Amino acid sequence: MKTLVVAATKAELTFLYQHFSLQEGDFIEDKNFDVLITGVGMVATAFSLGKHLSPKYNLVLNLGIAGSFDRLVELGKVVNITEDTFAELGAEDGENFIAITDLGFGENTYKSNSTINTGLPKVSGVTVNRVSGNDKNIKNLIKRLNPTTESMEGAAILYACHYEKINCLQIRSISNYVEPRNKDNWKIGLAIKNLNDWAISFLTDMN
Ligand SMILES: O=C(O)c1cccc(C(=O)CC[C@H]2O[C@@H](n3cnc4c(=O)[nH]cnc43)[C@H](O)[C@@H]2O)c1
Repeated sequence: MKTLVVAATKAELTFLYQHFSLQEGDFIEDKNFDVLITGVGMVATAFSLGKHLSPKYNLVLNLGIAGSFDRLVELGKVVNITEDTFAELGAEDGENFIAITDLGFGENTYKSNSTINTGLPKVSGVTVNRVSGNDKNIKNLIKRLNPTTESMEGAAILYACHYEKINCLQIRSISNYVEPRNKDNWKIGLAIKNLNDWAISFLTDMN
């Protein structure tokens, strides 16, 4: 049995590639774990997992950066997102939003089923197609779902693992606050470094 490490971009795993001397490519099979680079967003992630997820894996480790709605979470902090919601799945009804659950078309929230103790704070997140950058939309999201994090892939990975009955961890490092877009405020380098430090130590200890 093996672990599948899943990330949207190779840049988010820069130091992991270096540390384990991984080959180039978007799907790398190594001795103790495989690495899958899916591309950004839910569709790319679902397509890529559809091609590579299989029962030979007993753990999917989703690694990435994320935005935080909570200003008390410092930039660069690594968190364990144990619950994630497809925030846009539903229907607009004037100023209101009807979630897919209320429309009767299934679930929008998926949980991490892993019992592994990561030593990281557990938070809940939302997954979106469009990075939130509008004050009104951000307030509505907080009021409706009270998430800590926002990403563009998380819930899709938990979804696939739920239906394939494979344990899943979603570990992300906070690169920015969810706010009207200002890339100058993002701490991508710090977030990637902290994320990779955690992942290298986790994958080393696991084997
Ligand atoms: O600009 C760069 O140097 C750079 C390097 C590595 C990765 C990126 C990305 O933009 C990765 C996109 C990735 O980030 C997640 N993310 C981060 N913050 C947010 C957010 O506030 N809302 C939604 N998603 C966020 C997302 O999962 C993307 O896959 C850039």
